[in-house]
Amino acid sequence: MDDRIISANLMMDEQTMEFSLRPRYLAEYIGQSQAKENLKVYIEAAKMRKEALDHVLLYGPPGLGKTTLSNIIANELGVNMRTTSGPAIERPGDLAAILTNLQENDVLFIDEIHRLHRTVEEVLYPAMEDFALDIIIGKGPSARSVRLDLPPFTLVGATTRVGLLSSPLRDRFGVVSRLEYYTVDELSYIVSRTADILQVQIVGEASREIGMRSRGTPRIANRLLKRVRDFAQVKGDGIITTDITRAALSSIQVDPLGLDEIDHKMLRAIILSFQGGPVGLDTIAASIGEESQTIEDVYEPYLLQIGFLQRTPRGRMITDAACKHLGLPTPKRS
Ligand SMILES: Nc1ncnc2c1ncn2[C@@H]1O[C@H](COP(=O)(O)OP(=O)(O)OP(=O)(O)O)[C@@H](O)[C@H]1O
Repeated sequence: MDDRIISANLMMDEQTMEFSLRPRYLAEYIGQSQAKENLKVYIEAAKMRKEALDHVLLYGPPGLGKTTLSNIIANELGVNMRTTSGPAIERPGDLAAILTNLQENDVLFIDEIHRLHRTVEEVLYPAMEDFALDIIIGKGPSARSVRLDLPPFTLVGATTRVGLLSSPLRDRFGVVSRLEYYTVDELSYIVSRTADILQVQIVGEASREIGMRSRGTPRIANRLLKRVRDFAQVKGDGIITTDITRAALSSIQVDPLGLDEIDHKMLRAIILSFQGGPVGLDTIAASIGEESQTIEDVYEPYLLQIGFLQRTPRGRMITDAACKHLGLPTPKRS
């Protein structure tokens, strides 16, 4: 058989599986109770008025369920969702093509909305505010602007860096929701739910162990569960027990708090090479060979959340708790 066909099929399977793991309605969406309760009211009200829901901005660290929530919003409203991302829309014309193809009250999901080009962003302002598209026809002195009406729609923007959004764009969202890290209970529940969908048996304590090591993030919880399932299948009888879970997670270097090799490298570098800080993010990144942006978006938020790092005007500083966790003495500060 053709290799390409096999890999295309495998990709389909992964995608279909990812799709089926996603909760489809608010009632199935675990956690984020504040955001969820408010959205429920806004969705209900929009449906009663038969209007498009106001534009929604979702922000927070990666993997917390922004795409999932946007899908749910469209489902609950009973409309279609079109998906794109900030960097994928290169020219104003690309956005115009997407907007003119929307149907009444549809949801347009723009991931990484902080990465929209400025010229594209300007097309979005009248589209969001007046459901209109201003098109320039011609060039030079004879150029003129023509206004096209668009169907009413809901823009759902997602970002990990809300601070990078320009204020005219941010101000045009009627609903702004910050997604929070999940609790261990919520993550354990997500793990059990996913295990059910994947038809694999898992003991309660093992779900909790995975929940504890998932850095507050459902995407990580689902990923760890799939890896542990591999170990259970090959090294055990397919049932995910606590022992198999602990052994598997230690084999893939995920420690009891969910920190991985890169977290460890980063914390050790701050302690051992920079006397505990303060040290700038770029310096840390260079010393461990990672990109500053990855550290800032993916690693640092969780380390700040669990109190292992502090952000000061002069740079990042290690805390006693982090040194204790790594079994290293706290550096003496001069
Ligand atoms: N509240 C939740 N309940 C159950 N499963 C969830 C929940 N939130 C997210 N998930 C699961 O976690 C995975 C990641 O979610 P999703 O892709 O929506 O994250 P995201 O925040 O949009 O990430 P990114 O912004 O990086 O795209 C999905 O597979 C989804 O099934």
